[in-house]
Amino acid sequence: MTTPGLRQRSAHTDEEQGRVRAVAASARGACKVYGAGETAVAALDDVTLDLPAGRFTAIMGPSGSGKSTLMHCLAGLDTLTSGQVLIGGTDLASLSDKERTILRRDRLGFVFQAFNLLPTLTAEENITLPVDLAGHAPEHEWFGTVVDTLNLRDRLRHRPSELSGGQQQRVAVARALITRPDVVFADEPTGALDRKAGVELLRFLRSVVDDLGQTVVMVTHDPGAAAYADRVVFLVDGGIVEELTEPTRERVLEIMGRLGD
Ligand SMILES: Nc1ncnc2c1ncn2[C@@H]1O[C@H](COP(=O)(O)OP(=O)(O)OP(=O)(O)O)[C@@H](O)[C@H]1O
Repeated sequence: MTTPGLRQRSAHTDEEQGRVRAVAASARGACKVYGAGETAVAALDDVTLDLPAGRFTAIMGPSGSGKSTLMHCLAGLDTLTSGQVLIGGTDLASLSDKERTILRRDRLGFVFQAFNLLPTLTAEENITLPVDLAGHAPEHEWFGTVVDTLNLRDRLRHRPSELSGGQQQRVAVARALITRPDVVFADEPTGALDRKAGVELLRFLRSVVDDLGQTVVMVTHDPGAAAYADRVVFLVDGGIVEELTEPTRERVLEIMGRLGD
C-alpha cells in the first residue's frame, strides 16, 4: 500500500501553522476491568488520550491489547471501571443510559467490519436511516456532499445485494456521516474487503477527514491501513506504549514487530 499524499498535506499544514485543534473525544485515566478477584482482567489500564477534531487516528496493538475495549468505551458502547470519557466535552458517565443512547445516535458514527446494511432498503434509505430514526429530515446539501465524496451518486437506488463489498462499505461510511458526527469509529473497516477495495475505502476515509473535516478513529491490524491515518496509537496490555505521527507502513510494521505482534 502506498502512503497517500493527502495525509501529509493536512499534517504539514497543522505543523506549519502551529494550529491547536479542538478535541473531539478524549479518555482520562481510563481503566476497564473485566471480571473480579483472581480472574480479573485489566483490559484498559490508565489510558489518557485526546482525539483531535478533523484528524484520522488509528489504534493498533497485539491481539488482546485492549483496542476494541478502548473503542467501545470511547463510543459509549461499554462503560469504564474508573476514569472518564469525554465526547465534545460531555462526560459520558454523567449521562443516563437513554441520554447516552441519544448521544451515540446523534453525535457518533459507526462503521464495522461487516457492513450491517439493511437488505430491503436502498443505499439512499440505508444512508438516511439514522436521521429518519431520529425523526429529522436529512440535510440535503450535506447528504449530497457525503454521497459525492464517497462516489455513491449513481448507486443510491441499488439495494445492498446489488452493490460490491467496497460500495456497501462506502454506504456504511455515508450512513455513519449523515448526522455530521463528532467522531466516526471504524472497527476493522477493511477487514471484509479484498485488497483493492480496502485501499479504495481507506482513500475515501482519508478524504472524509481532509475534505469534509470529519474525525475518524479506526482500529486495525493492518499496518498498510494504519499508514492512511495522521497518527497511530499503539496499545499493549491495556496501556498506550507508543505513538507515531505521519505513519508509514514500514514504521508501523517495525513498531508492531517490536511490540510482539
Ligand atoms: N467481555 C469480556 N469479558 C472478559 N474479558 C474480556 C471481555 N472483553 C475483553 N476481555 C479481555 O480484555 C482484554 C482486551 O480485549 P480486547 O478485545 O479489547 O482486545 P483487542 O486488542 O481488541 O483484541 P483483538 O485484536 O484480538 O480483537 C483481553 O484480555 C480480553 O480477553
